[in-house]
Amino acid sequence: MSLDRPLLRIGTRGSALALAQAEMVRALLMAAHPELASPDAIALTIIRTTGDTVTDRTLAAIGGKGLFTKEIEEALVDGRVDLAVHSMKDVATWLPDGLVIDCFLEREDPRDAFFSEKADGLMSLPPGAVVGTASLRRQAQILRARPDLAVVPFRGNIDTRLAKLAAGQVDATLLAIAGVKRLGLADRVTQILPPELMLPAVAQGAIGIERRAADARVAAYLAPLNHRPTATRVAAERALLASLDGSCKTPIAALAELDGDTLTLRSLIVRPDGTSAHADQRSGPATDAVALGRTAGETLRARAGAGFFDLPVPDTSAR
Ligand SMILES: NCc1[nH]cc(CCC(=O)O)c1CC(=O)O
Repeated sequence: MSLDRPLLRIGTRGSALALAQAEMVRALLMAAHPELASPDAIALTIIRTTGDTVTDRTLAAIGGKGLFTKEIEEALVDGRVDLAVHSMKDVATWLPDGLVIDCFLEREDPRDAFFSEKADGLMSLPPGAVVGTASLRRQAQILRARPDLAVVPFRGNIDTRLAKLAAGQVDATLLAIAGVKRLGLADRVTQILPPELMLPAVAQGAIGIERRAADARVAAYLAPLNHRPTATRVAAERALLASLDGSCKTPIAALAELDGDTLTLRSLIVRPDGTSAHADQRSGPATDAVALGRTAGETLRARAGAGFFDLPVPDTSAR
């Protein structure tokens, strides 16, 4: 049977990683719902975002958060697509009115990975080596551990960055292991960085599905896909982000982990040059995920003091 038009339209960026993630969601929806199992029931609509278009400037120079999601969210609000698949790391702190994300796929490994042909790990790079990254969070933590290294701007999709590394433009780079795995490139990883050395970005490795809040039909399709432990961990980390956002232009890192019903949240704010940092770790019941994140944010803010946040910071949008 062939359908006149698709039952669901998924909005996605056109990068290899975004398409792989959208295909994952399509496959899960087809498996969960017999009426979606025909090949033309779910359409992918590729949407170009500002973050994809502008590659020659830092993300902050273009104008802040949500650069990889804005145009897709506009398509959702306008009804041109029914759901949007996002790397939660790229989703702005506050969603536009009328949209929600309440469906999360099981989280991939949230850690960052180190890539280099010059050393077998970040700590063994030769003095003065050049590390490419556009992420202030990574820059700050690299310089905290290795103040002798040089960090230079480095943009592009995962494959572009690995090609630039292979061509010798930099001595090393860092990428989220989740994206690398989803592209089948895990064998290229030199070292997985432990969270003690490199705390990940908020929600790194988690995929969230955004929809119109009032769309009960789409909500029903998505309900069986939600992975609750991931939702809990992302809720804690994003509550921390919400509690610090606005005041905090410095890089933020966080990782929530579940042990049974106990949620432990590690969080960190660091000056971009790595010279000062404030860390927090706290645990509580998983049911209090949002409160845990908010309290962690308030604690970090109080510990850092006003001066910490007043410093001008070039770029926080690449997490
Ligand atoms: N900022 C781009 C981005 N958004 C999500 C991922 C990785 C996949 C994920 O976190 O789920 C990446 C690439 C990277 O930081 O290496």
